[in-house]
Amino acid sequence: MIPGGGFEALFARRGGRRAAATVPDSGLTGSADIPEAAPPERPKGLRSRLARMRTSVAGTVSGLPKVARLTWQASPVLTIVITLITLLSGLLPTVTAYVAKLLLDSVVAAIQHRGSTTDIVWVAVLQFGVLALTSISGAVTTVAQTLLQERMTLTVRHQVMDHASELHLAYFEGSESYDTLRQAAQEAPRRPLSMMTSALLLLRSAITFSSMIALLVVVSPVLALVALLAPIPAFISQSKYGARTFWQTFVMSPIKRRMDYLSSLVTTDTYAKETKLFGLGGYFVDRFRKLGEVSYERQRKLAVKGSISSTSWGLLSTLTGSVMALYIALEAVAGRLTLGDLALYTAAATAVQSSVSGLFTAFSGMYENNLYLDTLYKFLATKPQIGPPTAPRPFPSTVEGHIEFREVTFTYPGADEAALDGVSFEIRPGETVAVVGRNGAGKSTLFKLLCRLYDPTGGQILLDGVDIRDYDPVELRKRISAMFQDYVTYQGTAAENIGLGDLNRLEDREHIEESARRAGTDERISRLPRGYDSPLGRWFDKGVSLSGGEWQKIALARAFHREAPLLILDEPTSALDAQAEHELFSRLRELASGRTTLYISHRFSTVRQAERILLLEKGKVAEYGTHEELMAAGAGYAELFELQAQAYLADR
Ligand SMILES: Nc1ncnc2c1ncn2[C@@H]1O[C@H](COP(=O)(O)OP(=O)(O)OP(=O)(O)O)[C@@H](O)[C@H]1O
Repeated sequence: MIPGGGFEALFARRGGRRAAATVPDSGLTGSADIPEAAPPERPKGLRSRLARMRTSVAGTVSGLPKVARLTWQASPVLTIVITLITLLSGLLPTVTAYVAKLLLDSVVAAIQHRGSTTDIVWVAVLQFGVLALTSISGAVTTVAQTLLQERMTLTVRHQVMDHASELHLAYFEGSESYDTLRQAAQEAPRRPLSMMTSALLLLRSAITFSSMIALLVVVSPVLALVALLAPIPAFISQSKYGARTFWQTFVMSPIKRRMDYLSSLVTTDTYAKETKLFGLGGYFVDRFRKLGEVSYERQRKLAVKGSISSTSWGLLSTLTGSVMALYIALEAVAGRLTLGDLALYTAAATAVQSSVSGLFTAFSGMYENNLYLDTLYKFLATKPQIGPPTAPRPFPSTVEGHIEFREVTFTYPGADEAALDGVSFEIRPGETVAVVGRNGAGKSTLFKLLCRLYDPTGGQILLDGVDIRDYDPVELRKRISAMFQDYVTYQGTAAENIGLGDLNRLEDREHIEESARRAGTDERISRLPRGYDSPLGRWFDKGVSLSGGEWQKIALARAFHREAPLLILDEPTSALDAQAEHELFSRLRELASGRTTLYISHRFSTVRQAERILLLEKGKVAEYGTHEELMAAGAGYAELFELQAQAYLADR
């Protein structure tokens, strides 16, 4: 039993610990020394212990109905089978012990000529039946659990993926939700069954325990009392160290995460180049070793202390048991108890002790699983913040592409400063606008708001005169072709990488090839071993590794594959060579024809080709106009333009 104050309290404690200096401030340079983990001091009186136990039992048990529902959803048949088998296997140890007593009594009766050998045969047959049932129920439980595990993992993973695909972007970008999401995706799928297994173990142990005690009461109430009291010392010690181990797992988890991170820095291909170049391998390995040693030392101390304590208390239980066995043996000699009773007590003492231990293991298992499940339910209960309005406005058959930002202000959740501050500008249908500005000026944020990945904290964004929040965001996004700075490199074929830009045309090879031509990557793809059907990326056998620029062209082709009235490109040529960039921008007029196009670029040679240029400075619109207008104004844009031009011309 965990003598704690419920899992919220544990989380609160954990949070408190993390803030303290128990964890190195930095995973890469901080101290690797972790102060001893010990649960906070709490009143030790019986009443407060009981109160704490009640809270933790209530917290743990409250998680059960949800898990039962989940198990039922995964497979009603398997749920019924596993519950019935558990009930049966809870009773079997008691029946086995009773049959052993019957057998012994019938043997003694036959020796003393009070019974017949036929009775012995019948009891032996009965014993065979019980033992056979025990092994069959064990086998059925194993199969049912394996199948249920598969089904439940699928059910939970499906729910997590389904929910994650609906959630707003801010959820993925927040550091707090990151942990929840990671746990929900990685840990939670196997937790419901663990919880259910623990609950069933609890039920089975409780049945064995109470039926054994009931049986002993019938034979001898004193025996029942002794069997009940004997395991208590071992139980107390187990609960004390069980709680400590559990507590330590939580305190150590940030350290374990750091160790995982250090290990990944050395073993992951993406980091390998830099780790080798800077000669960091030895340093990371050494830090990993130091953290590992501290972590091991803590675990070792706890394991040894826990083992010494539980063994000593356990010996006390064994001693009590042995004294009682002696007493019973003497009672049997005196003829007040039968030999069968003696056998029954011996079996009962073992069964009661192991069922008490089973109760403990089951409860602490449930307690721990409940913490993880709590995270899962918290994740599943998160409501998407960006969704369709109650009555979404239908899109007209043609979207003109008139965009207007009206006093748009936006601050990222948890940020102090606004990323966009009172931004107002207008883009005429079909116009091409380049967005420029220093790093962090708010350019990408502007695009994210236009795609409704975030909603403005103030002001309005209008598309053809309608606030984009009046539309269903899914429908809005169908009208936007976009490529972000951190585009995805899908581990799929070249055709799939492009086709994913428009699911309706996933297999439209003609259009895919046309999009590749527009992005200037068709020639490269045709040179691949299997052309458009060549797998890209290293996850595949015989997958082709592309260069950064080649990947960017594929991502561009994906954006072009969607024939949408709005085209948004965030630094579309950052990885392209000068010629490829020039070719793309000379085609952009044609590509952008009939669409409203916005692109971000830091290269002014490409920026000047836009019809109008929007200069952002610290989240505000600093300048907006044609290249000629902004150059004539001689302000921020002109300065940046001159700066770049001079850099190119300086050495001529
Ligand atoms: N997910 C986020 N959460 C919190 N703040 C963010 C987030 N993304 C960006 N910011 C902050 O918002 C500001 C604007 O970022 P944004 O990415 O829009 O700049 P940018 O103009 O596109 O810069 P760059 O040219 O470097 O790509 C920056 O100060 C950045 O730190």
